[in-house]
Amino acid sequence: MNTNFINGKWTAASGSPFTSTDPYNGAEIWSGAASTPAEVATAVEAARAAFPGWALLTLAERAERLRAFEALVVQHEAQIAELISREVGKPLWEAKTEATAMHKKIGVSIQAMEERCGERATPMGAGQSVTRFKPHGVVGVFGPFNFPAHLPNGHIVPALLAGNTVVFKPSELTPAVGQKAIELWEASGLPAGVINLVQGARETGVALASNQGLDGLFFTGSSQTGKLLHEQFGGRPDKVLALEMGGNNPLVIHDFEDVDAAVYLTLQSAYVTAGQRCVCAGRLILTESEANHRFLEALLAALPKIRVGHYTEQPEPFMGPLISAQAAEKVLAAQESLQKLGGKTLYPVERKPGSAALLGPGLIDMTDATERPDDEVFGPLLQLVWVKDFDAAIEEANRTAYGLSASLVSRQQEDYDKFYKLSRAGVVNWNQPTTGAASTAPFGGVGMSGNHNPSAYFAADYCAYPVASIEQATLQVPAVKTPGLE
Ligand SMILES: NC(=O)C1=CN([C@@H]2O[C@H](COP(=O)(O)OP(=O)(O)OC[C@H]3O[C@@H](n4cnc5c(N)ncnc54)[C@H](O)[C@@H]3O)[C@@H](O)[C@H]2O)C=CC1
Ligand SMILES: O=C(O)CCC(=O)N[C@@H](CCC(=O)O)C(=O)O
Repeated sequence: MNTNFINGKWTAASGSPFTSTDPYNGAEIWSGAASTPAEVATAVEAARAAFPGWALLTLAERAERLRAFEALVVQHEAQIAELISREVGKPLWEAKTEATAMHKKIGVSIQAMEERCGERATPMGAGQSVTRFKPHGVVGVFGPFNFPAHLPNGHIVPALLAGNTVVFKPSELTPAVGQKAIELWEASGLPAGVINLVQGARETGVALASNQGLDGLFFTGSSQTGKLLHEQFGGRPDKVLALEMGGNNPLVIHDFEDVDAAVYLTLQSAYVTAGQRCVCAGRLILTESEANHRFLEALLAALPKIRVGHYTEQPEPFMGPLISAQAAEKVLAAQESLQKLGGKTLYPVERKPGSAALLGPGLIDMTDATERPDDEVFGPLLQLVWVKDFDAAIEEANRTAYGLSASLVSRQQEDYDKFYKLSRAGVVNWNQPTTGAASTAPFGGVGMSGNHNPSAYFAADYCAYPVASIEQATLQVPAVKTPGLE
């Protein structure tokens, strides 16, 4: 099977063979081979050759070509959603929202590019000072497995719009969704070399990230990999690096009227996508109150009712399997090590019948544990901490090296004002889940969650750089000359 897309042509990759499978039942979804370092280099060269032609187009001309892609995504929305469900395991209702986000990204990115990177001119002497934005050149895009369509697309669309050319490497766990996206780009009629696809795992990633022909790298994935890339890009001020990484996100429940609403928000924060979102709440912080003890009872009553299963089941599940049986094993191992630290299991994460990758939701009380490790557990395990008051809740929320999302449940505006100001995170919400960020806002984190280059609406900022020009159509001697030059 031809799985490299380089310079507008599908060619065979000659690295190690690999496959992707339905995480629930192991059915094969995609089979191909990893791109070799030489093939990665050819892809970067193709992107370089295509760059001048693409960069010379106007923003409106590039936008028109992206609109053709948008129309194709709309046309294939149901097919894309089903492929996401098959390859990632997420329920169809959720995969549909991802496919929708993919085509909505076009309009939002055009608006963001116009607004954040629009041309500005001010008179200056006989001429004018003008600010415009230019593309970096050739950029690499790495995607994560959990949003294999929407999140790489969140780098690719603004990058192309700004005039960059792209080499994309999807997660090795989701090559089929990556390939589908590229097939649609091909069908949209993009010029050859403007977007290129290479497939593979770490080795292909290393080859792409270390290719000296790249002007930038836009990465969404784990903090471990992001940190490696940051080290690799150290001492390279000539290259732009945007890192969207993991989180260990706090949800603080302080004060509410409707206990069911507080429970619903918690389920959406901690367990959506089986806990495999960078913005999922990993920590539930409860201030001491009678209401919060009632909330906990209601939460514990809700957990057994969460439906888990294969995406084809009816009624639809809320949670599908994790991405693999190994990923499920890691969550169970994390639960066991938290128990060894003194965590009290209130509701255990357990394997469910039907699939080794299928887990139910879990809740563990870490209040009296000897240690609370600051690790991202990428699965449906929520860690509870009781604190004495609201100030202690904020302190506990900030007890992390990550800084992606944080959410507060409270009726009081002044609580939120304080929480907002003191929370160290790139997404801070009030009476809303930690998940479900808007494409019309910046999306990124601080600390180990990001390198101050947020994506979504602000992706425009890392896709182009501002250029200052002082311009005058005709050359003339100034009306007032500099002393000494009369
Ligand atoms: N902040 C954000 O916007 C988001 C962050 N994430 C984070 O992503 C993680 C889950 O995604 P994964 O796919 O497991 O992440 P990952 O870090 O394992 O992989 C991400 C990408 O990097 C590549 N890669 C891995 N090692 C590499 C290396 N040494 N050099 C170059 N490339 C390499 C992978 O093949 C993949 O394409 C979680 O930690 C999650 O929190 C996920 C979605 C959104
Ligand atoms: O990039 C955007 O357009 C908005 C960000 C977004 O969609 N975030 C999602 C998923 C990210 C993740 O956690 O993997 C969210 O906030 O739920």
